[in-house]
Amino acid sequence: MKILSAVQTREADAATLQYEEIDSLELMERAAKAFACWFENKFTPQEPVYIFCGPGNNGGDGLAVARLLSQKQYHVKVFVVGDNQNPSPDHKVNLQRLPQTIVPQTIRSVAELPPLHKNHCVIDALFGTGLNRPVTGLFAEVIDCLNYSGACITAIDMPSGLYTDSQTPDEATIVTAHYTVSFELPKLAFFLPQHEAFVGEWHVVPIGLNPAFVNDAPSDYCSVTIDDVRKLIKPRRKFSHKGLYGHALLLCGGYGKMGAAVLAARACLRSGVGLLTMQVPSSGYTILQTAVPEAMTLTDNNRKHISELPENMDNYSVVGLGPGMGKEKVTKTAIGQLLATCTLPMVIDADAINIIASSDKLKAQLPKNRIIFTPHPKEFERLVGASKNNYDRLQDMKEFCREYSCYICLKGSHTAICTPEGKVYFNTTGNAGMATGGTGDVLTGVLTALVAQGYSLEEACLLGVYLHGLAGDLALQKVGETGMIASDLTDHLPQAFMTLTNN
Ligand SMILES: NC(=O)C1=CN([C@@H]2O[C@H](COP(=O)(O)OP(=O)(O)OC[C@H]3O[C@@H](n4cnc5c(N)ncnc54)[C@H](O)[C@@H]3O)[C@@H](O)[C@H]2O)[C@@H](O)CC1
Ligand SMILES: Nc1ncnc2c1ncn2[C@@H]1O[C@H](COP(=O)(O)OP(=O)(O)O)[C@@H](O)[C@H]1O
Ligand SMILES: [K+]
Repeated sequence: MKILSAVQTREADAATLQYEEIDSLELMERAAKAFACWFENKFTPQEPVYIFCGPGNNGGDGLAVARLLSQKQYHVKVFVVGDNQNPSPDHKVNLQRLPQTIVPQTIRSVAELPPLHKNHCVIDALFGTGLNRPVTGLFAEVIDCLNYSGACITAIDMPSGLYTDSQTPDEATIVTAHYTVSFELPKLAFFLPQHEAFVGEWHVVPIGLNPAFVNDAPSDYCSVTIDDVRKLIKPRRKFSHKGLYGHALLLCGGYGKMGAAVLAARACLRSGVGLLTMQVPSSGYTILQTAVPEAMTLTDNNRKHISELPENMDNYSVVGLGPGMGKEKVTKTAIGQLLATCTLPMVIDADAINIIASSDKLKAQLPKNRIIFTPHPKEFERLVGASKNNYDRLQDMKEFCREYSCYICLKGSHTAICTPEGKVYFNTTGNAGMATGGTGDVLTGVLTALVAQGYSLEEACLLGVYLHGLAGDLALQKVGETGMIASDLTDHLPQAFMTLTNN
């Protein structure tokens, strides 16, 4: 699903009006209906609903929602904040359309606010995508009161005060919504970790924006939906054999961290790879052979650390490396040799990232169009450098991927996948139960298996990250968040694949 900027959203509105030959009021009515429909499914008409409206079309939406909800027996109170001398035309019309039972109250100072407490249901319709400066003054005071009240806040389109697609200035006041119901497409701000407290749980409701316009609108940002990844799945052929599904090589594990190799290996096998060979330090031999009998195990001459590459690298279709590897000098030398000589695609994680990040010489050796990096934010910072904020981090990621012609999966709540062309896809599966040691090792195994099976690097990133999060979501239903461990993800990978293939 494409992510458009605030400016593009306005253009999409205009294109829709023109194409469908409707006026803006009708589009606002659609938006209000879509919101009200979501709201009715979420909240019953028992508690009064307090709707706070701003001067623009977001406020107009709030007024139209007030009318629609009152028709559904909700007890609605409307507050128009500010002097409202310059309301948008559609705001004005919807103010006039309020039924007589709703008398809007103008709020010119916080002293005029109604008492609010935590059982109240608040709809935030102060500002949406039209916000063009930080919220200060009366609006900021009102927002502070709403936030402080503890009432359950649902924001229309955007939590008021939050910029849609750029860094919100520090001095701004922002609504801390429990829910944000956005129109047609998610906003870039929803995917960034620092906005969790403002956006809350977000949902997107369709309002029928012109699909051709949305399709053609240039944007570097997308969110990944189940339909996007479903169509990537390659069915297995009846007369197939293991030789058709690739031979993966995993260079993982170190003394005291052999578990990382086990986690990556099991996940790789559960993701459909034809054959798997592990190269581990010799002290890991028995561990691997016992814990993962399906994998072949080669031992490094070094007892504790990976220090060399296996012979006949041509036997393999992909190399996955990093989990549990450590940062020993011998390992760095082996990675240097790998980058200099190996012609295979590579999935590079954990300490392998740290090793490469620490050496300009290794960075200069990175082969083009053959690497997926899977850093968490700290590893990302080591590899790419520190960024001023999370918007700049997206730009820095795009530049790095362009410069090195590589893919990055920047791991997090919404893992961001960046391509060498500078396109960024945000994943939509996964949960906080996955914030536990070893889940990244599982991802390395999944991605390595998919590349082995002939998925392009881009397909592997999109599909693998989605499946990994989906396995986490399926595990959540069985074990909950707190008790989840990395192996639970691997246990649920088969079900995750089945969810995508419907069998
Ligand atoms: N395609 C869509 O997404 C649609 C969006 N609609 C709604 O329209 C909204 C956008 O409406 P508008 O463009 O009128 O913008 P907003 O209603 O978000 O705000 C614009 C108004 O607020 C003022 N303003 C901006 N920043 C301010 C600040 N910091 N302090 C005080 N005043 C400030 C502006 O001068 C203007 O009067 C969307 O968020 C959505 O709710 C729907 O009505 C129709 C379809
Ligand atoms: N709050 C969260 N919501 C969704 N996914 C998460 C969350 N926290 C972590 N994850 C996922 O879990 C994995 C953690 O990887 P990583 O930090 O490398 O862990 P480790 O190195 O211990 O294996 C990543 O794929 C990340 O996207
Ligand atoms: K809002």
